Amino acid sequence: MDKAVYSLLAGGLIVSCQALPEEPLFSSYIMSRMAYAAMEGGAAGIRANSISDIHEIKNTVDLPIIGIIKQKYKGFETVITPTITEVTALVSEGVDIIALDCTRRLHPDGHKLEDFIMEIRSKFPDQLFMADCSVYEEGMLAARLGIDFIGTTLSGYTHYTRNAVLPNLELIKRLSSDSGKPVIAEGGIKTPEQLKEAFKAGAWAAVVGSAITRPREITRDFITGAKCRTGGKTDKRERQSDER
Ligand SMILES: CC(=O)N[C@H](C=O)[C@@H](O)[C@H](O)[C@H](O)COP(=O)(O)O
Repeated sequence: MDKAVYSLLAGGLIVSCQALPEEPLFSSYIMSRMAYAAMEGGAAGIRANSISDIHEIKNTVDLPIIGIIKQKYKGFETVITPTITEVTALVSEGVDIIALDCTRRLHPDGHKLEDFIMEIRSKFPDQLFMADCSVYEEGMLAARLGIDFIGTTLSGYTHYTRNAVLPNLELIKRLSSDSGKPVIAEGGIKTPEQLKEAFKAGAWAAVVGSAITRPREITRDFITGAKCRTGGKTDKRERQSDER
């Protein structure tokens, strides 16, 4: 795997271009145009979900990609690249960095996190990995086990971090000073000022998603922030199909 990715991403903004099936922009084509817009705006890299989106994005922009597969398994909370199946699919597609859930929550294949990391490290020794963590201890463990990048992605999203204030600058700061790995600040960065704060806290690079690529959430933030009234919600496409 091309280690030039380190110099391409260091100090840069990585734009997360993701839309799940239940989101209005769910479309690999739209995500590829989001990535193109991000590239034109100066993004250093792209974070993307699913083989289909990643494939389309790779055909559109030539930027390092952090790839994930969000996959739910019944009865388990871990969703981001939770098993060897998703890791293998991402390796086959080819992404610069694979991000995966490195929280202490149980992984669906029954593996403890330590075993899962050891398995992927030995199966794919040249692949770069990013640990999506929610607390300091998870980041430190992932670093010790040889994960290449430590991310704060899941702070606020595990049951034991529900009350975290995002972006979690304290977590970014502690992991940056103690883990010995490049820390990627991710989660809840909404403004350029917060991005600046994340870098000041020691982040090596940072991911911004919703504030750039989720217009539904951006619209809501404007309306809530300004306390203005909301408009009517008629989905014309639904009305048209009803009329047919
Ligand atoms: C928790 C989770 O599933 N996070 C996902 C991780 O890939 C994405 O939905 C986020 O958009 C991404 O982490 C960037 O964060 P934010 O959108 O807050 O800038």
